[in-house]
Amino acid sequence: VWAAKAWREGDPGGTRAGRRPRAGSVPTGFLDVDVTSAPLALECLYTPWAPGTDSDGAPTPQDCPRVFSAGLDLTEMCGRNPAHYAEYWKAVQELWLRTYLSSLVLVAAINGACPAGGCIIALACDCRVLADNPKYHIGLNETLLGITAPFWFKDAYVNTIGHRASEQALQLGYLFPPSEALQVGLVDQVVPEDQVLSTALSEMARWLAVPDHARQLTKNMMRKATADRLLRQRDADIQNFVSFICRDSIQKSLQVYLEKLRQRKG
Ligand SMILES: CCCCCCCCCCC/C=C/C(=O)SCCNC(=O)CCNC(=O)[C@H](O)C(C)(C)COP(=O)(O)OP(=O)(O)OC[C@H]1O[C@@H](n2cnc3c(N)ncnc32)[C@H](O)[C@@H]1OP(=O)(O)O
Repeated sequence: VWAAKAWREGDPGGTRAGRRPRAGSVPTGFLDVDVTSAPLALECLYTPWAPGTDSDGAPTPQDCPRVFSAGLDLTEMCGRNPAHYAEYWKAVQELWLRTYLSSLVLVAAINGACPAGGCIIALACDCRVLADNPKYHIGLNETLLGITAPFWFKDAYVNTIGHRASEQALQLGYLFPPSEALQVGLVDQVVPEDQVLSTALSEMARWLAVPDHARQLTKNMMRKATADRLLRQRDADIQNFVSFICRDSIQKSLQVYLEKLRQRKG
C-alpha cells in the first residue's frame, strides 16, 4: 500500500511501520503496527515487509514475494485472554478506519496471496492492482477457518463486488484467482508480476491528477456511511469479537486451522 503524500514528497521508502516477518514465515502483516498508541501517520503505512528502496528511490516490495498479507495474525486470536482479544480487535478496527477514511490516495500493489484481513486492507484502498499469478488468491475466506467475517468486512465486500457475489463468496469462503477477481471487480487491474509496481504508480498518478479537495470530499461522501456504521458500534463489535473468539469451539477451529498450515509447510 502506498501513501500518496509520502510518494509525492519523494520519500517512498523512508518511513515504514510494522514488524518484519519471522524468518520462514509469511507476513501476517499490518497488525504488527501499534495503531492504538500515538496517532498513526498513514504515510507510514507501507506493506510492512517491503524491504527498502531501489537505486531510484522506488519501493521494492519483493522481500517476501508470494504473499501480500496472510491476513490477521491467527496467533493473536488463539490461546490468549479476553483483554488481549479486546485490545487486538480495537487495533484492527482502528487500522481499517484510518485506512478506509484516509484522505490520501491509496493504491494496493498486490504482489501475492491476499486472504481475509489482507483483502480487507486492500479493499480499504482506492484501487487494487493484482499480479497475474494463479496462486495469488484474494478474498474473505473466514468461513473456511470456522469463523465469521465481521459486518464491516462484509460491508466493504458488498460495496466492492455487490450483494449476490458477496453472499456467495462469503459463505463459501471463496478466494478468487486473479482473472475472477478482475471479473467480479474485486481488483481493478491484473498485470504481469513485474509490472505491478509500475502499474500502481501509473494509477497513483491518475488519481493524483484530480484536484485533491474535490477527490477527498467525494471519497468521504462515498465512504462515510460504511465507516459510521462501525463507528457507532465499535464497543459492541469488540464485545462480539471477544465473546465469539473465546468460545471453545472457535478456539478449537482456529487451532486446527493453524496446525494444518504448519503441517502443510513441513
Ligand atoms: C456473531 C458473529 C461475530 C463475528 C465476530 C468476528 C469474528 C472473527 C473475525 C476474524 C477475522 C479474521 C481475519 C483473518 O485475516 S484470519 C487469517 C486468514 N488467513 C489465512 O487463512 C491465510 C492462511 N495462510 C495461508 O494460506 C498461507 O500461509 C499463505 C498462502 C498466505 C502463504 O503460503 P506459504 O506457503 O508461503 O506459507 P506457509 O503456509 O508455509 O506459512 C508460513 C508460516 O506462516 C504461518 N501463517 C500463515 N498464515 C498465518 C496467519 N494468518 N496467522 C498466523 N500464522 C500464519 C504458517 O502457519 C507458517 O508458520 P510456521 O513458520 O510457524 O510454520
